Amino acid sequence: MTTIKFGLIGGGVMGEALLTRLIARKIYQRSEVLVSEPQTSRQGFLEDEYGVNVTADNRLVFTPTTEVVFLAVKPQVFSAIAQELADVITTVSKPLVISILAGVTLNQLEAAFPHFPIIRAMPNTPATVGAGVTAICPGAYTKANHHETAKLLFSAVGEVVEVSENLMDAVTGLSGSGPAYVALAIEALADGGVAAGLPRTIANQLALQTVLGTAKFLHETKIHPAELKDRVTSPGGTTIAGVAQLERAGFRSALIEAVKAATARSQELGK
Ligand SMILES: NC(=O)C1=CN([C@@H]2O[C@H](COP(=O)(O)OP(=O)(O)OC[C@H]3O[C@@H](n4cnc5c(N)ncnc54)[C@H](OP(=O)(O)O)[C@@H]3O)[C@@H](O)[C@H]2O)C=CC1
Ligand SMILES: O=C(O)[C@@H]1CCC=N1
Repeated sequence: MTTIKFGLIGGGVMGEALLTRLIARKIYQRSEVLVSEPQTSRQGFLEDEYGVNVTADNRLVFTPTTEVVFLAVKPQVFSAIAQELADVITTVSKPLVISILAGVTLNQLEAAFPHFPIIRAMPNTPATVGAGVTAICPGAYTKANHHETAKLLFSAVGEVVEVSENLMDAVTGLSGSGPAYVALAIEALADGGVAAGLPRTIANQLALQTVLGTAKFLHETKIHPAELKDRVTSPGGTTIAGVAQLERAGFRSALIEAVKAATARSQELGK
């Protein structure tokens, strides 16, 4: 008889990102994981790739031995799932529920899982390669051991910060959605290189390594981004010509507005 300790509801992009690292880090054995996922092809993939148990019945993740139930479905299906689980959760001991659903509030989670320890979290896709950043905030019934468990799990996929719940939508707008903004920037930088005559493969490599290297440099030296910009811009040189064009095009404003728009959308998803 298999002992399930970790239940994952929703084996999509983010569910898989976490799963892969938890198994690689041996935080859970493959046999201790049960993934609930509606698509049979996806179930088959997760079973073959990670050797985990799979089901299409969300209720089955609540076993007497389950320590953590991780919710990684789209926010739009949350209320349907809450209804589906309403009966089963009254009959089991209360595992820690961790939700990464954009916008879904602790109030909504605690209404669906009454008196359960709950952590609302917002990771991001670099979690797949262990370079993510996750913000967490605890619900009303969460004790120190639950908090430690959430930190352990998310530390397996990158850095962890703690914020109060009123900041979770802003986190979603910045770091949750941010990998898409950076990917767009990398693609556009490479396109600029191609427009200036570089072969595509070289342009892609230069763009990617420039962003990676700049982030690493800032991360390691802790210098302010403005200081780095000043170091690159030689008087009367090339960089200030490029920076001036970015300012004319509203580059900074575009990023600020992107974070604000994504934050607002996260707020809407919780309504
Ligand atoms: N992608 C990201 O960068 C981030 C996403 N998030 C949050 O993570 C959550 C998941 O996002 P993401 O991984 O991108 O989405 P995905 O669509 O990749 O994953 C969701 C998975 O849940 C499955 N699913 C759908 N309905 C049900 C159901 N009723 N019961 C169980 N599983 C179901 C989906 O199957 P099917 O495809 O068949 O519908 C899919 O495999 C979202 O709430 C999002 O807000 C948080 C941080 C970052
Ligand atoms: O786009 C979304 O809604 C999810 C939440 C953060 C990143 N992706």
